[in-house]
Amino acid sequence: MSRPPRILIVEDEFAVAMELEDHLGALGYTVVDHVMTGAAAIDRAAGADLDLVLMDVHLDGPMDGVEAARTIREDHPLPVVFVTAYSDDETLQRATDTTPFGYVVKPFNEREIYAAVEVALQTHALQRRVERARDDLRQLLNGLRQGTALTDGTGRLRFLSDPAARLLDVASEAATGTPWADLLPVDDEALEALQSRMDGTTDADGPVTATLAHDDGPSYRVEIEVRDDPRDSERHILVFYDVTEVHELRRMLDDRSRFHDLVGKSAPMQDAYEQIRSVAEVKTTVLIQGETGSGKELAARAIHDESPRSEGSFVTVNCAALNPDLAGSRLFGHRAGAFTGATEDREGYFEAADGGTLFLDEIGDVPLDVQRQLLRVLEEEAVTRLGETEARPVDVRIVAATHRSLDEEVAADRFRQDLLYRIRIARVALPPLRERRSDLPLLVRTFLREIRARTGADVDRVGDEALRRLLNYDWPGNVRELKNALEAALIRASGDVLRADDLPPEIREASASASSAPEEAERIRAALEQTDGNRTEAAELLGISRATLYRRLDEYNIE
Ligand SMILES: Nc1ncnc2c1ncn2[C@@H]1O[C@H](COP(=O)(O)OP(=O)(O)OP(=O)(O)O)[C@@H](O)[C@H]1O
Repeated sequence: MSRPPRILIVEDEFAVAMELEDHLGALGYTVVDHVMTGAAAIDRAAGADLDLVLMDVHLDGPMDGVEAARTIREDHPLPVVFVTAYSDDETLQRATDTTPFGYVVKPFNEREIYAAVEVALQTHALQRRVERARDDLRQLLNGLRQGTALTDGTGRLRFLSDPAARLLDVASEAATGTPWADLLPVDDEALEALQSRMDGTTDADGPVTATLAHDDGPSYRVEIEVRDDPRDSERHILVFYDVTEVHELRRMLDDRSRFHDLVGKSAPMQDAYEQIRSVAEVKTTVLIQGETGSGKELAARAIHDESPRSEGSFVTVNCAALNPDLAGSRLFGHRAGAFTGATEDREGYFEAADGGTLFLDEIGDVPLDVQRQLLRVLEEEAVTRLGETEARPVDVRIVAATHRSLDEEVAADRFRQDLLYRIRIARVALPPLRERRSDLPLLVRTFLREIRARTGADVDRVGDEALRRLLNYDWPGNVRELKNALEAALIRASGDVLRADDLPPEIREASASASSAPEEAERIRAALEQTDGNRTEAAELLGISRATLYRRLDEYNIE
């Protein structure tokens, strides 16, 4: 059997306290103590294992019973029953404001005391059960990955789970009572879609996809589901699914957005991928042309990796860094004693790449006499080490690259025409970054993720103004320059967002030069990429009106 309920009596008249104690004892309750002042009652409530307080409304001393009950209730979930003879209206009102569990009016009889104490104990037990259930529910909702918000019939928030508060970047408590639409930093389209689901003015009932864009914090990609509260269709439950990561991965996995290690989904890059695919199949020598930093080495690797010889080795030679006197020996190898310093036999890069691919970077910088030997090796598919007479057959696929115009080099007698024809059988042209600015948001996201993983930096996105500057700049050093600029900017940045002020000065100060139509079209594509196709946000990012954006989309035939 459970123990009898334990009661504290707070009564400054000793005789009344005794009378109460007798009644309570006769009814089977345990009177734990009897105190005479509010202060003593507060003390006692803190220490004892109590189930109920019977409190005289009028107590002698600085604190009356109403005040003492209010203080006790603030700190302890204890039911308080007031004992009163006569109370003026004001005292009665104050007592009622403390939401007491009952009154016993003097002079009392046992049945009344019994009824008041039992009702208070049962009500309290019931309240505790409800609170516990609500607590369990809250815990459950807080433990879920998705966020939950509950609105009342007027569209104000009644509840916000912790995950929802994190996504909305607000404190749950502070958000309660706020109209739901004021809390969601989403665009008008998303707001309208949510509102129409709540009003039932649309047949659509799938989740609304939106970006929660916070000025000073990370943005989240979310799917928001609107459900009617089953108890009252005027109230709604909003369920937030954070799909930021999935969204990013989907974007990354978009098979058109990268090719091997090359990143970019613009039309010029799609052309380049196609060229790489078609030359990879055959053993033909390929010349990759592109400005410095435009990804020529990555393209050479992609050709190798796509080719049937991908299992073989990929050897890179930076011809510009070859010592002119040693270039022949490095490329073709030498025999011990072939020249001063050649102390032992050594294979050259051609032999090292046997069965694989030899990437001759900056081929325009190969000295003329070595060019002659190179041509012979390419024609005969065999190398003769310096100091030897016997040629060794090699099965090497040559990929060459240059940022120079080899035609100009030929005209200036610095490059052999026959070698040019030999290496230019197939070509891959890599576009400069300024001609494919639509790839900037994707490249920026990719590099930020890489840098963050490597350095643990906090920055996870680029602010609008910073992106505008990146889109304005001409990028003479192409993707390499972009990568370096972001590295440098991240050192300066603080917080999650990279700002225009963090960028190197030449980029920060770049203004949109009078640009050609294709360049402008690329900037618009970049803005749409960044905003996931949201035209209102894209126009804002570009600093133009929506109407102008629509006109340009039409003009440039952008979907
Ligand atoms: N399309 C791209 N996607 C991802 N990274 C790129 C891309 N293009 C270039 N990079 C990066 O930029 C840097 C320079 O690339 P790479 O060395 O391939 O350029 P390059 O054209 O060979 O330069 P150079 O002419 O100066 O030798 C590298 O860090 C590379 O990873």
